[in-house]
Amino acid sequence: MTQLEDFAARLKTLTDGRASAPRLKDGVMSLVLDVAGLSSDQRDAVAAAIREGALTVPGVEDVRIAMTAERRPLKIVAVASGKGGVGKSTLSANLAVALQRLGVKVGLVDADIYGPSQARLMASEDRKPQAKDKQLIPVQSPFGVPMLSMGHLVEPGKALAWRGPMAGNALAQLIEADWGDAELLIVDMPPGTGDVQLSMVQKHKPAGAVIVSTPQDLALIDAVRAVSLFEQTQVPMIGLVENMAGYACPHCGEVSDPFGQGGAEAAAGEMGMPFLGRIPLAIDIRRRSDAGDPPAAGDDAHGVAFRTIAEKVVAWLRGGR
Ligand SMILES: Nc1ncnc2c1ncn2[C@@H]1O[C@H](COP(=O)(O)OP(=O)(O)OP(=O)(O)O)[C@@H](O)[C@H]1O
Repeated sequence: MTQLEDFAARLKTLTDGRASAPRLKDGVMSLVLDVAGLSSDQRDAVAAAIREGALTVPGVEDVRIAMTAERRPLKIVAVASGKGGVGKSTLSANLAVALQRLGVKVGLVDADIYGPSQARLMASEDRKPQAKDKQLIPVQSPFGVPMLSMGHLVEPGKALAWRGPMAGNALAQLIEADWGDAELLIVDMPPGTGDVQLSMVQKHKPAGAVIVSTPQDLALIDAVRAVSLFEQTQVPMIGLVENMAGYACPHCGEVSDPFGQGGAEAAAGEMGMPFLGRIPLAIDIRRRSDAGDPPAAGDDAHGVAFRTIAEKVVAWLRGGR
């Protein structure tokens, strides 16, 4: 066996079968490395190991590694609402955590440029994203969900003066970050249905959208507006979530319904979209969200409510879309 053949055999173990047979010409060893699903650190480590090994083969003066990735495209699920304050960020964070617990490789983007809250919700306020080759590397949250938020990049309130294009560029940087082996991105959209939302949807083409609404009629009218933004841009609807549905008594757990029950479910039916579930208005949800302890990380009634919604999202995504 020549030393080149010996190295080719070692390459298999070194790269877990990801490298093509090496070729040696004029002192240059060249090979193709499949890096699909590897994080940038893993990629660099494998390439460094190949280089080190290759340079021990007599006659090799230089090594060229062409990296290819037959990547599964990263699917985006946009979480949107027609207006602010209905719990879109709370749902996005908990949906991401619940999906991660269901085994989905999921990342979270806080696209709410003007009022980012995900860093607090996901207990990652103290982390700063790094950049490599002008691409951002997401921060890790304590819940196994990599994430990026404007809250990680600028001081609170700084982005407020940004105009549309600047906000749109910042958002694109978050979405086009190095998400490693993530297969799904939950994007917590900015509230409302303006230009930033429209250009995000046109540029990044979400696989589907989840609309959040509260039970009040007014909020539902806003939800209809959010639905039409996605319809205009041919983004399919995954479904509607009713948040703050009924009030869960912190003492006895009984749920009362000051705004009546079933309004959002009926509205979803009228709009021809699935109803994904309801999350009660509960002090515990607000308290834990503020404390960076998303209920979806646990298995109590609220955790189960978020998991049920996440299961429906997974079923929708696996339905071939
Ligand atoms: N089901 C719930 N029970 C109790 N409090 C909730 C619930 N959902 C959200 N909240 C609280 O309501 C407030 C608004 O929620 P959140 O920030 O998620 O809304 P939003 O729609 O993302 O708002 P914005 O668009 O303005 O960022 C927060 O204080 C949050 O903790």
